[in-house]
Amino acid sequence: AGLGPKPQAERMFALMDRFLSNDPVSLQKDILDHVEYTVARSRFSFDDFEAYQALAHSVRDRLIERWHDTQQYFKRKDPKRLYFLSLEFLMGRSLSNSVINLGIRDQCADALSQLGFEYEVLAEQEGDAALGNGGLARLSACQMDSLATLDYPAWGYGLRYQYGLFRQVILDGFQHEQPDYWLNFGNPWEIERVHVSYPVKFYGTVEEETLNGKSCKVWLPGETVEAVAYDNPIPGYGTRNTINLRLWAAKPDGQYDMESYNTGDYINAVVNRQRAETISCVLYPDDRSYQGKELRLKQHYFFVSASLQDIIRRFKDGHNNFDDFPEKVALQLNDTHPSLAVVEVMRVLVDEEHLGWDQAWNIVCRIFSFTTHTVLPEALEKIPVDLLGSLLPRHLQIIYDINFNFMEELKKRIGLDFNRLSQMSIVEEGAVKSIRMANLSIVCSHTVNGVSRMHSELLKTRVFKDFYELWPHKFQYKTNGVTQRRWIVVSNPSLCALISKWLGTEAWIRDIDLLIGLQEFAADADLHQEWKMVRKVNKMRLAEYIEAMSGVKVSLDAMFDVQIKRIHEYKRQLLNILSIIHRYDCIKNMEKTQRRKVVPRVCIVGGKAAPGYEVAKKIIKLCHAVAEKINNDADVGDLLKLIFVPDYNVSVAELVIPGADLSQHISTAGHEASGTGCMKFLMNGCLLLATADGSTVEIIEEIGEENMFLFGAKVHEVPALREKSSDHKAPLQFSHVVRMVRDGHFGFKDYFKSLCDGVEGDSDFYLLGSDFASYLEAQAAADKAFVDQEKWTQMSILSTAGSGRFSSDRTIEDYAETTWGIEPCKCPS
Ligand SMILES: [N-]=[N+]=N[C@]1([C@H](N)O)O[C@H](CO)[C@@H](O)[C@H](O)[C@H]1O
Repeated sequence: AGLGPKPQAERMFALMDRFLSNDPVSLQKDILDHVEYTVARSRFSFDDFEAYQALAHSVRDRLIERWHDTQQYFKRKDPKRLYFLSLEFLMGRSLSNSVINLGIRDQCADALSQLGFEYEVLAEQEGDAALGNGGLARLSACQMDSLATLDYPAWGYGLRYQYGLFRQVILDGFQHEQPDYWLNFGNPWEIERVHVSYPVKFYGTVEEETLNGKSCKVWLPGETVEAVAYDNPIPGYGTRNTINLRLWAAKPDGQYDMESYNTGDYINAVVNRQRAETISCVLYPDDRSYQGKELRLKQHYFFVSASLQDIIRRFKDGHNNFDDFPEKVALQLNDTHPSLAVVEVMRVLVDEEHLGWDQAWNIVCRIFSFTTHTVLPEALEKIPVDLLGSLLPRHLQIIYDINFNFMEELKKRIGLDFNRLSQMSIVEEGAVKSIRMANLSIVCSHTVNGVSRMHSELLKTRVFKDFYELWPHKFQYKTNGVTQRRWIVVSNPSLCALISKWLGTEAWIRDIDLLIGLQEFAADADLHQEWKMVRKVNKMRLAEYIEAMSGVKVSLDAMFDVQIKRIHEYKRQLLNILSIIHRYDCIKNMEKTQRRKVVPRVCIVGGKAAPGYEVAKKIIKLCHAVAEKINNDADVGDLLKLIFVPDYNVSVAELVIPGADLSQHISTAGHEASGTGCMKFLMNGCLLLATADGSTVEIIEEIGEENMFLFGAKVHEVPALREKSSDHKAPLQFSHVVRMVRDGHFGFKDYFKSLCDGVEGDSDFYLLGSDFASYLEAQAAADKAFVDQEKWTQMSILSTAGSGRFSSDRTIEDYAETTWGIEPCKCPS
């Protein structure tokens, strides 16, 4: 297509001044214009929310300019592009991240204050885009920010759920789920692309046909749904590059069934059509995996099919030889949720583009890379063949063909070792014949990686041992990272300013390794003074939030001890609560005099439990029951408080993390693939109390265990401890606190019985009993360290100084260089 601007383009450019200006007066004008013409409120009377909407649209206009220029530049340069396929993106709020990455936060604040509005107040008006469950989903969002900031030609593809992750409402200490209709008041950060839509097929049959003498398969679908694109511009920091997150929404396809209309069966016809929209209606709220739900499988294929149609259309708009496809396209599978993409590319290349099988297979194996986020074999996704066969009949055929060829190749390599052959097969025989999506992804991908070094070792030695022995070259690791733009600059502006002051530059925001420069000031008294002041300000903000949310007044002199993440047995929130009961019991049994030496603690716990996860829900209730007891016990007073922060999400994390003194990452070793919350706390100078699991192993290497509080069994010790857990006697303190719960000290005796049963004797699968003693020692070490605030502040500064490795910028550069083979493509500013 002619790349030159069409003739009327010159006139267009003449008409509009090149770019929107970012001075406060121009911003004011744009904001008032949007109040009048977009929000349609009189510019003389509008409230905070309407002002937020007008501001959001004004910022969006500036994103769109940069988005257009970036996409035009990519089109002109035609670089190799990365397509990041993920069913979940936990974006949170967009306003502050956008104005900071555009470098116009202060101008916006000035423009608003002259209109009588306060920036911070308007920023609070925005709801979270919670299109994901936990770490995997937030990682996708952090990686999009780094891809944009590092000028990589990349696109994110996902689903535009109408309902995001459920709202957690706590009633009498119990979690209740409320639908998150986040689009209620529209979404200024997305652009509906009515002209970008694709038909997605389901069900039906596969016919054999002959084309130019060659037989080929034709899929005759039983149902077709329309996928419509919604674009979300993702601005880079300190660059003009603004990349795209394209989310698909399901709409009824255009075909009207006139027949039913004539028969007056009108309502049914419309209702049937609406059924199509259910596909992208709701996010599945489970951080584990889903077996065998048809709607879930429909979601997987819907976003894969729409994304690949869009990607292939863009490739063909400039290329006509699919052998060039691997030079121009890298496809990243974010866990197995998008893995049907490998089958869909085979189907399109063979059935629609009429390439030979081997040619198509060669292309597939050169374009896909697969990241797994799971350690537990039982959490690996499997799709029942019956379900797949009825929903996607042609895809099942192709999977059988892929597996047949793989088994043939394997037999040549390992002979007729039926045990290994059946272990490695993509098709799992057995009661419910299923497709192993992880095996399919490994067979079809050129690279397979875990999300921390420890995780990858477990993949090589346990989870995918057979595949590693077959294809050691495929296995890499890419330790996760988080973006310092959102997790310092946006959420902790006072720390951001302090770091820039002492480093004498803001360059660390794009080049985080510069943070190491703080090491030389780690013992500097002036920095200590300012550092403590920044932390105090953030603690006050958190304390105000806690009081507003729970009515509990907490002391700023106490250590704010935080554990915020999804509720899981392997993350051991129960271990934390049992240690809080131990601390409470110790204080109660102390002489008054002794109590003076107690280091006061405010224990803050937050996280959602998957709706069907009963044990996790009981842990939330126990937390509230224990809090009820402790927080109202005058003997204890300010020495100990337990707070559960409800509806934990990205915005709550942005408030809690800067105010935390200590954060807990206490999973049973070998269970947390990486963990990314620990990285955010580290960047904000919060000290870590942790087991050596996932990414904490690499954090220890970066900052030294002397700046952390470590405890617990090491990963290689766990299997043996589990073996003899039946005759392993848990420490007295542990049995005592479990007994207190079992005896109803916090009420709900029968309701908590199973929780107690689950941590005693050989039922203690996650080793809470055997880790309890060293856990209490680590807690005592934290208390002791906290008393010496200069020591603590030095450890805090060294934590931030050593956090550079855990930026998602490093993660993305790793992927770009050693997996995707993409180069930066910087749009001229
Ligand atoms: N799904 N999944 N996996 C996780 C998280 N739960 O989302 O992915 C995260 C992102 O890779 C990991 O940090 C975390 O350890 C792992 O459990």
